[in-house]
Amino acid sequence: MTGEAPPLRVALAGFGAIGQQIAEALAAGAVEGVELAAVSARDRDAAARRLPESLRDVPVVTLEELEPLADVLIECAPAALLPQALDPFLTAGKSAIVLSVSALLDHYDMLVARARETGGRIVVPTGALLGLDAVTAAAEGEITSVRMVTRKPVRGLLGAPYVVEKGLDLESFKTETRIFEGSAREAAAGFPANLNVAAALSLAGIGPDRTMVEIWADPESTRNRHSIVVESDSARLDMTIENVPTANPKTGRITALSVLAILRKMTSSIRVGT
Ligand SMILES: NC(=O)C1=CN([C@@H]2O[C@H](COP(=O)(O)OP(=O)(O)OC[C@H]3O[C@@H](n4cnc5c(N)ncnc54)[C@H](OP(=O)(O)O)[C@@H]3O)[C@@H](O)[C@H]2O)C=CC1
Ligand SMILES: O=C([O-])CC(=O)C(=O)O
Repeated sequence: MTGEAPPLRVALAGFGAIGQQIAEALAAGAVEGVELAAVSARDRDAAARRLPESLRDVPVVTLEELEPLADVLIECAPAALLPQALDPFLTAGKSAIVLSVSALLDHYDMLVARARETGGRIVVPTGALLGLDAVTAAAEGEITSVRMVTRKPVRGLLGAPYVVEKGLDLESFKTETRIFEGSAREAAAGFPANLNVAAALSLAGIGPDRTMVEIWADPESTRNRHSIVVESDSARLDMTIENVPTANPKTGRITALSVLAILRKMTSSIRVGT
């Protein structure tokens, strides 16, 4: 017996900017001991054509058909599909890595209860943000405030429900303009596809109602910039990340890398960071 573990089989629920970047990295052998076992997309024929050459045999199936094929789900589909994507994996006592964190706030109690019943796990990676290791550590003591200021290029905010409801004509803005101030829960509702990072920060720290968020639309900027200040009894955290967008202007390139880093932590003999 060599003690070598079988590969961890992962399934991608969604094969857009994030899913495709993960598949390409796994095809290149980026994470030892992890293999792509199945993929789901809205247009499955088109997704099959986009699979990397060495993964052409990977099945492209419906969300419901993923679970028997994999040990771990990577959810990177539109927010509205979150319960449908997670439910089979959690019911089977498996792990689900969640990127649509805004939607997780809406279904939090139900999904966490399901995971608790079965021994399944919901894993929220740092995604397009930074510092959740330090925020979770500070939360073991007492955090008194968490504030995040997000600045995005206009095209990273177009179509958000809040922008549409308020009739904001972002493309007419000549200078950077604050368009929203409120809690992370309100930000997730108003910007479900643009501000998952605020939801993740809130779950790491003091929750979606006490985490405060400002959103600025910046016609000059080409990056998604998130600045966080946390006051706690153990440390003051003051951090900024400037994300290079993917083909999807709402999504930073580092998001998929964060998932690869989590997969490495799940399979590695050494684990660095909280
Ligand atoms: N946590 C974080 O830090 C971040 C989270 N996100 C979130 O991650 C999620 C994915 O982002 P991103 O990759 O940029 O999104 P994309 O829009 O690029 O991709 C979405 C994918 O979901 C697929 N899809 C749509 N409907 C279905 C369906 N019924 N069944 C299966 N798949 C379906 C689409 O299929 P098709 O290709 O056929 O259209 C597409 O492949 C989003 O919710 C986004 O808000 C994004 C950035 C950062
Ligand atoms: O949080 C999100 O949904 C995406 C984001 O801000 C980023 O990629 O910088």
